[in-house]
Amino acid sequence: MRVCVFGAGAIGGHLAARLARGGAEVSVVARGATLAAIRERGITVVARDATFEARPAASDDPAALGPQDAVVVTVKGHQLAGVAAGIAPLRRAGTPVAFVMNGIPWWYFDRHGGPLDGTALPAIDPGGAVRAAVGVERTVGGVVYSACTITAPGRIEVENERSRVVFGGLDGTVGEPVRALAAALEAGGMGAPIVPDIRREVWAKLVSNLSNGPLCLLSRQGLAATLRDPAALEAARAGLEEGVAIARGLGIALDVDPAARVAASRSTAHKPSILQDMEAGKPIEMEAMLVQPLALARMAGVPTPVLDLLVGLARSAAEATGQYRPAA
Ligand SMILES: NC(=O)C1=CN([C@@H]2O[C@H](COP(=O)(O)OP(=O)(O)OC[C@H]3O[C@@H](n4cnc5c(N)ncnc54)[C@H](OP(=O)(O)O)[C@@H]3O)[C@@H](O)[C@H]2O)C=CC1
Ligand SMILES: CC(C)(CO)C(=O)C(=O)O
Repeated sequence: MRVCVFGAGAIGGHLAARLARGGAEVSVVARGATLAAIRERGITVVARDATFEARPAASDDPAALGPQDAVVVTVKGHQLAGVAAGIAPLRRAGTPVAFVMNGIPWWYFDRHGGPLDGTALPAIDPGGAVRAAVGVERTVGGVVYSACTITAPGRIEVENERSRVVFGGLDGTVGEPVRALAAALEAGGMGAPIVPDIRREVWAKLVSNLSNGPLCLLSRQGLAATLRDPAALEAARAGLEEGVAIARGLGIALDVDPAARVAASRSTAHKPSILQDMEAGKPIEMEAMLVQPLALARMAGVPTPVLDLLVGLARSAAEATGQYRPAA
C-alpha cells in the first residue's frame, strides 16, 4: 500500500520507518534539515527491538508525492492549520487521513453523538480549516505510545520497550485501508490495535500528558528525574486523577490506576515532547495538550485545581519565553 506520513519528525519518522519495514511503499512530507537528511541518508531508527533504516520518498511538496492509499499526519498541534491544504493532493476518494497526535483532536466532537455532537474546537482547528480540507468522513483518530527523540535530522531514538499506535474511526468503524495500514505497522514491529472507542484512547493517554507534561516543563527535566521528588509525584497522581474525572464528566469511564500510572512514568528518563520543544526554543504544543482539556473540564463542570495550577504555571513559563501565544 502507498502511505504518506505528513511531518517526518520524531513520531512521523518512526512511523514512516516502521511502515517501510513492514512492506508499505512510504513517502514523507518533510522540510528543512529533516528533508535534506532523509533525501541523503534516509531515516534511522534506534529502538529497543532493532536499529534499522528506511529510505522513503521525501518532498516538501505533497503534490510531488501524489495520491495515497492512506495518509498519516504527525505534526504538532499548532502546525495543523499549516498542513491542511497540503493534504488534498495526497488523497483520492476513499483515502483515510489518520491524525496521530497528542492532545484533544480537532475532530473530538465530530460523529460524537448526543448534545455535543458536531461542536467545533476553534482553538485546535482555527476557522475549521482542517475539517474543510480533509473532511470528517475520511478522518481517523490515532493515539501513539512511543517515547521518541530526534538526535540528528532523520535519526530517531525510541526509549520505550514496544511502541504502539491505536487507531479508531470517529463513529467506531474503520475501512480496509486503515486495517492495511495497521497491518503494515505490525509487520514493521509496532503494535497497531484498532478500537471501537477512540475517544477513550485519547483520554487514556492524555491524562498522563496533562499531569506529567507541565511538571517536566517546569522542572526542565525528564520524567524519572522530575517524578523522583515525592511532592511532584503526588502532584502528578492528583493531576492524573483530575484528568480521569474530566473524562468521566465527558462520559468516558477510564480504567486507570493513577498511582500505578505515575509510578510507570517514573521508570523512563524520556523528556516529554513539550520539554524537548521548550529546550529547543520552539513553540509549545500547549493548546491541544494542556489548555483545551481544561476548557473541556469547564464545559463538563469538573473542578481541576491541581491541573489549573500545573497548566497555569507551564502556560505562563511558555508565554514568558514567547513559545506560546494564545489564540486572540
Ligand atoms: N516525541 C514524542 O516522544 C511523542 C510525541 N507525540 C505527539 O506526536 C505529535 C508529533 O510530535 P513529534 O513527532 O514529537 O514532533 P516533531 O516536531 O518532531 O515532528 C513534527 C514534524 O512535522 C514537520 N512539519 C510541520 N509542518 C510541516 C509542513 N508544513 N511541511 C513539512 N513538514 C512539516 C516539522 O518540521 P519542523 O521541525 O521544521 O517544524 C517536524 O519535522 C505531537 O502531537 C506530539 O505531542 C506523541 C507521543 C510521543
Ligand atoms: C511523554 C510521552 C512519551 C508519553 O506521555 C509523550 O507523549 C510525549 O513525549 O509527548
